[in-house]
Amino acid sequence: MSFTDELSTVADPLWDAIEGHPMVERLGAGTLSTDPFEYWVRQDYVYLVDYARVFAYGAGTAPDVARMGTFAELLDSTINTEMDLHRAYAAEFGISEAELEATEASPTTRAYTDFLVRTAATGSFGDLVAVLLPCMWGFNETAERLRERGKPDDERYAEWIDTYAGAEFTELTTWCKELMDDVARDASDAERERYRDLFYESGRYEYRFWDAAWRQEGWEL
Ligand SMILES: Cc1ncc(CN)c(N)n1
Repeated sequence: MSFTDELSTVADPLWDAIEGHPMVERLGAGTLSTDPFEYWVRQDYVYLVDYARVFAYGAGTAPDVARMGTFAELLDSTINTEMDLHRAYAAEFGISEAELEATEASPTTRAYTDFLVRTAATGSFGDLVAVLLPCMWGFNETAERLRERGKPDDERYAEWIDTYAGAEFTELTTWCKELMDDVARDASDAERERYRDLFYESGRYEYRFWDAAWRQEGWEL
């Protein structure tokens, strides 16, 4: 059994919880109101800036040139392709790129991105892959599950599903799973245990990120 097969026992309850969250349920059904979605677009943009930094760390610490190259491509595609989707959504809401970038990170966004960047900066290459994997696997799995239910009429939400269940994002998820398996193959039991813990922590933040958007979480003070 591969390491990512083993991780499925940790991952599946997370993906089930995300699929059943009211924000995700409504996005899939096309009944999500604009406010939580606009909040999600803003916060996810801020998230993606730091997510791209994790790829930069990955390019810096990758053990071989091929993987350095892939991390560099991922940095480029996050900033120039994935974030284009958010810029297009924002334009529909009348929000400029500068306003998007100036969005204050919510407590959950701040905690999640700090966790990702801290792990990337201070952990091993395997630790970095372990915290990155739920970001790709979770979105891909969620979008695939929503697509199976049938595409929503609302164009914005249909596009979200098409992007994250699409061939490009699915390939990326497969690549990241294979990378995790490669890294885990040469790891000690203690390292694999740590990868599992880091994966779970990152996955829990994935759930919280949806929940924060649903609650439109802000700072009290
Ligand atoms: C919170 C979150 N997690 C993952 C992804 C997919 N890159 C995202 N856009 N946002």
